[in-house]
Amino acid sequence: MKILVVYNPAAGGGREALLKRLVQALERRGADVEVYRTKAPGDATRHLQARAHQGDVVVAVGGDGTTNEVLNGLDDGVPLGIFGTGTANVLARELNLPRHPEQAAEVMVNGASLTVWPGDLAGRRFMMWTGVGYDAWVVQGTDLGVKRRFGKLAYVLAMIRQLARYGTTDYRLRIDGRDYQARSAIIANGRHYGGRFVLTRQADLTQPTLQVLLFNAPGRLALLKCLMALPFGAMERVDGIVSLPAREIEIEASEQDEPLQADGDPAGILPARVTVAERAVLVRVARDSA
Ligand SMILES: Nc1ncnc2c1ncn2[C@@H]1O[C@H](COP(=O)(O)OP(=O)(O)OP(=O)(O)O)[C@@H](O)[C@H]1O
Repeated sequence: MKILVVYNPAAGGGREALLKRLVQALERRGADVEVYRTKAPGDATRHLQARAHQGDVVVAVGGDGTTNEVLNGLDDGVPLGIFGTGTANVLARELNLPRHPEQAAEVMVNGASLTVWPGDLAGRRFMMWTGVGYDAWVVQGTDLGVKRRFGKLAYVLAMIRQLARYGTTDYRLRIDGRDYQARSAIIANGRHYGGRFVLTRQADLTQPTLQVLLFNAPGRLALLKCLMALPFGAMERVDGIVSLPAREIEIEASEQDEPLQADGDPAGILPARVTVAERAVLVRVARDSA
């Protein structure tokens, strides 16, 4: 079995020792392993697209951003393995993937392939979410130096800083042909968000649908209340939040240059169209979770 490991040395501040243990564990299981170290943002996608052969499994070693870049370069039908060495690794949690290199290698070599439907944001696929407004500002405003040194604390600081901006932009969303307004929106493909928290119980990676959360909380205090409900998995029940399933979403903003985020990284500016991707991908998971 040929396994191509795509390793992001910048994710989670670098995890060389874990990478080495994963490669050894894969080789012990008879895999022929090649490691590609990414050199810059976007490199994982470019490298994969330029290769004639990607092997039997491509493994993303990094965080959600790395997995997103690998997903966008992956050939049809090649299963994706995920080993979370990033800051939050939300997708790895969603799929209940092992954190230990030995168990992770077992999943990649002898696990099952789960069919997952990614989302599509203007021709680029995403696994977990895309978002506008507060959600995108937090991603845009996260200090990469602080993230490298202090991990998730960088997100918390950005969340506090961006609160003041909430309500300054209105978003118009056309969701499966119906018009909505919001002050912020998250389009979820998976259930988790910001680590171990459950954002929505309605999302399901294995179904070709998305779940849209519209935030119409009237002010910053109301937004704060929504955020405080997140660790309890109760955000959808807070006043001012509308949660609805969708397959096609068009988004516009009242202001210019409004950013989007996708899988926790900046992903261009509005307007944008979001759909379910045309093709599913296979993701390696433990036999009992498939
Ligand atoms: N060699 C590199 N140097 C600097 N940045 C890189 C390199 N290779 C990839 N990147 C970028 O690193 C960014 C962060 O990666 P990733 O999201 O995987 O890790 P993380 O932010 O630590 O984790 P998480 O998203 O799970 O919180 C990605 O946007 C990716 O484009």
